[in-house]
Amino acid sequence: GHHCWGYGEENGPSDWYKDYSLANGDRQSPIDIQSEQTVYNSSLKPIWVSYDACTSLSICNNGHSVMVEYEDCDDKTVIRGGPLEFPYRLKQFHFHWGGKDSRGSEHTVNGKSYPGELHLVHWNAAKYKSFDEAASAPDGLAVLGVFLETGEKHSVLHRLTDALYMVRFKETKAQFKDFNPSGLLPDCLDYWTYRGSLTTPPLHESVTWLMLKEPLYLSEKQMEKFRTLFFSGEEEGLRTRMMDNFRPPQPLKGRTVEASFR
Ligand SMILES: CCc1cc2c(cc1OS(N)(=O)=O)CC[C@@H]1[C@@H]2CC[C@]2(C)[C@@H](O)CC[C@@H]12
Ligand SMILES: [Zn+2]
Repeated sequence: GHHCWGYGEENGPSDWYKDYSLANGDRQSPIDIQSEQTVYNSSLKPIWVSYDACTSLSICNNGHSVMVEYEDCDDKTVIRGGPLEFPYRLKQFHFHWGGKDSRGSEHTVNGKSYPGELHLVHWNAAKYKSFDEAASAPDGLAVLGVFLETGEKHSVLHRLTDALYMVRFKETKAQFKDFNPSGLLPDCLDYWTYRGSLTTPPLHESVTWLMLKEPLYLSEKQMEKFRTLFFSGEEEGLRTRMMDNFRPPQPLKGRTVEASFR
């Protein structure tokens, strides 16, 4: 529309319904995961991550988040298993974070917010011809979500946080090769899964969410580096720092959240 959606006072999550009617849909994300209400499903398979042959291309600031994009022309970088009937191809990963550690994640657990959340985005190339086509199909996307928690410095993530200075402003992009995101995953791949949506407009209800129970730990200094990014472009006068780029939890509307673990 004339004014783009964002996370500010005038264009934030509570306004998105005006331009995007799916905002009040039946399978919106994120959600609050109430662990006592989740259903253990013993037939859920483990998540199988095959990222070893991945080809990362670039890191970019798209004005809403910082994203690393992958070559997705074949099935060399996929996740399989879990509730998924097909392999899903890695397309990109990006983050959501807060202005301080008490907030920043999109999903919450028993009402608890984490300082941030990593989304590893995959698409169903077995059924759909392109990411864009898959992004509006009910079984088109699978997002592996990992909470960020402050603690020890994360050595694999350090290469990314050290590259953020290259993409401080909206629409900036830099080369970012040979980054294998499996190094960002915790040892334990226990997960919750439910059917949901994109967490930003156009809010397509096309995502099978796989939220890991175990967080990724990073240092406060690494967290602070995310907060040095800007929503705005270099040419814009008003420089608004990129933070609090998260949508709050949405109504469950009768959905069941399944757990891969007891
Ligand atoms: C799931 C990751 C993802 C994909 C997309 C968005 C946002 C996303 O992050 S999130 N937090 O996982 O939901 C917003 C822009 C969307 C894009 C999916 C593809 C499009 C819908 C394009 O067709 C046009 C706008 C695009
Ligand atoms: Zn996201």
